[in-house]
Amino acid sequence: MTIYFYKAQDDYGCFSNFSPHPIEIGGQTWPTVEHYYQAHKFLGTPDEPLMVRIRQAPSPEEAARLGRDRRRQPRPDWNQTKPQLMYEAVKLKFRTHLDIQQILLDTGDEELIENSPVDYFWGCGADGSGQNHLGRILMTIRSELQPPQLQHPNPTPYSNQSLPE
Ligand SMILES: Nc1c(N[C@@H]2O[C@H](COP(=O)(O)O)[C@@H](O)[C@H]2O)[nH]c(=O)[nH]c1=O
Repeated sequence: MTIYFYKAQDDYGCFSNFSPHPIEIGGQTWPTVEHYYQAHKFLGTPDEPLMVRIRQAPSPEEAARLGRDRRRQPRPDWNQTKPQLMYEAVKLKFRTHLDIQQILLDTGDEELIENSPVDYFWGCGADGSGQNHLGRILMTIRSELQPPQLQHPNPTPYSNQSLPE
């Protein structure tokens, strides 16, 4: 059955970028993936000093508010950059925190959907037609975390193998 998530305090809230699972990158700790994502909108722009304020924001809501401030321009390549940046950050989150890694693995091959009523890129949007990139990233990471299959799917039966003379 499809698994929907959105708010960090609700079911499967650990899949939300607002969940309190810090990541460490380049010697710096980011309190949530959301802090990291919002700050990197301004990397290499005149507003780059804002990155520190976003990293130190007391909550992911505040980090998002600062990052979404329309008076500031995200980097010009942001739309091309953001999927890979999000993938790397979410992957690090689930490699760092083994308790939620297990929750992700325990979802098996169920579809994961960020049930955002407003976001048609990262989520499914109000009518379900959104691209659900966050859910897709989580499913990709889940498959990459699977232990490798030890057995070939169609092994040659032992009795049919030619034995040395
Ligand atoms: N979970 C969640 C949200 N969703 C998150 O918002 C981010 C997209 O931000 P932007 O690119 O600035 O529109 C992305 O991390 C997406 O998963 N937004 C919220 O206001 N509250 C929330 O609880």
